[in-house]
Amino acid sequence: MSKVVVLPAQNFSLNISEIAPDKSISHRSVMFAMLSNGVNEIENFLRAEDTINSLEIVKNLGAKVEDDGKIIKISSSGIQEPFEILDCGNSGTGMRLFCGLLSSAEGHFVLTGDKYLRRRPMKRVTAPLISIGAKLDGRKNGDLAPLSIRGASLKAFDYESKIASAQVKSAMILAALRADGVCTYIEPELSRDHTERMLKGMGADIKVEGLKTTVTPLKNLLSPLKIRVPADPSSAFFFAVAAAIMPDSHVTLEGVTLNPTRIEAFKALERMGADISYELRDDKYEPVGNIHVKYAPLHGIVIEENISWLIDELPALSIAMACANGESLVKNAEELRVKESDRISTVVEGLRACNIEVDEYEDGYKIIGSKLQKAQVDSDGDHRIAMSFIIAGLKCGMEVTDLECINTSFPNFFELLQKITQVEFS
Ligand SMILES: O=C(O)C1=C[C@@H](OP(=O)(O)O)[C@@H](O)[C@H](O)C1
Ligand SMILES: C=C(OP(=O)(O)O)C(=O)O
Repeated sequence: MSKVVVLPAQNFSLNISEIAPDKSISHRSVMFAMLSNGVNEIENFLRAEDTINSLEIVKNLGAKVEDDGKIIKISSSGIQEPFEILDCGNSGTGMRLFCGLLSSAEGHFVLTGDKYLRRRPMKRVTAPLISIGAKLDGRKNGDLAPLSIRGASLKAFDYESKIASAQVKSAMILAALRADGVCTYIEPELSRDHTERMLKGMGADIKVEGLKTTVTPLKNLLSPLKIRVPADPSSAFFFAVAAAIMPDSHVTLEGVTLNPTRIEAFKALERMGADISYELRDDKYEPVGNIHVKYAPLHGIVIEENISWLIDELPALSIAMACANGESLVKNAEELRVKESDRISTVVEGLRACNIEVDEYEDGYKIIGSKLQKAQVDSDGDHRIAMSFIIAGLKCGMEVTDLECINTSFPNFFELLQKITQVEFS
């Protein structure tokens, strides 16, 4: 589907148990399986373009994969030099984490991606990896894909990162597992911590004290991962915003990871006035449970801290801000500019098209809440922008173009949306 016209919808009350499985955890599950000594069992793996690309890459790296459609079983006898170029598609997570994993593997590897990924900065991982002995290169002096890697011996490191990025942290932790001594990594604000939780669960010696992570290199292979991937809070959040902006609406989002580094956008929506509660159900690798979101009148807020905890949800949150009473301000979010699109520009342009007053800053925006109006919005190939403006359409109607990108993270998005609109999308 290249274009959708969304009509204003009625209030709704829904339980959603089919939110797409978590993208960050799905990528990691297949990559970390390459470091283990047995059969890894991954249930509820996200079958979307980004993570299917990671699965294809580990197959190209020699992993044995059995997939019955429910559980993916992966075993590896070490990373093999691939015959193919490794295509990460649209995924920054895929490309940056594979850099860390492959820097110490024997052989030559070429990583590429689509035209959006090939314009995103990679120096944030290639520079620290090169500084510890990795042999990496790419366009613009190692900043842009395609990237080439020749596996090398890595030196122990103490690295202090200037950006709170889980992708950089994870690439460095993966490198540290194969380095020649104990390594430390410090970040300016805590970023999502799935890598630490999952690798520790597999037996890796990783210690986290505040913003400092200490990694002892592996002496043996890790124990295999047995995981059920929880629902993705970043995907669930689109439906949270839908309930929060539609009077008399309510949604229960089932089986979502409640990892504190991932649910900050729900906390922000709560601060705006939405009625939100959390119900813990399980706790293996990650706390998992249900999130209930109920409409209540929203008011503007300031967001300036723990930005990496809600970075992917800011476009959807901007729709709630546009519907809220008063001003909202987002600061310290310059990272938005280097996602699948420049999300500061795409959010600002999209909201302005909907007749909302917005000021644009280098590191964020100010939104003056008012009545959203129907508009035509192009996603610029960015799944989060496409889904955010489709949700805005539930309020006022919307035409959104360039929708293929939704398949990168949330292939069943329209099926679930249909439960609200009662109109079939084709
Ligand atoms: O590690 C991860 O799985 C991710 C980290 C974040 O990126 P950064 O590390 O660039 O902040 C996030 O935006 C991305 O969607 C997924
Ligand atoms: C930024 C995102 O993903 P990635 O960096 O993996 O492309 C995202 O899904 O919003």
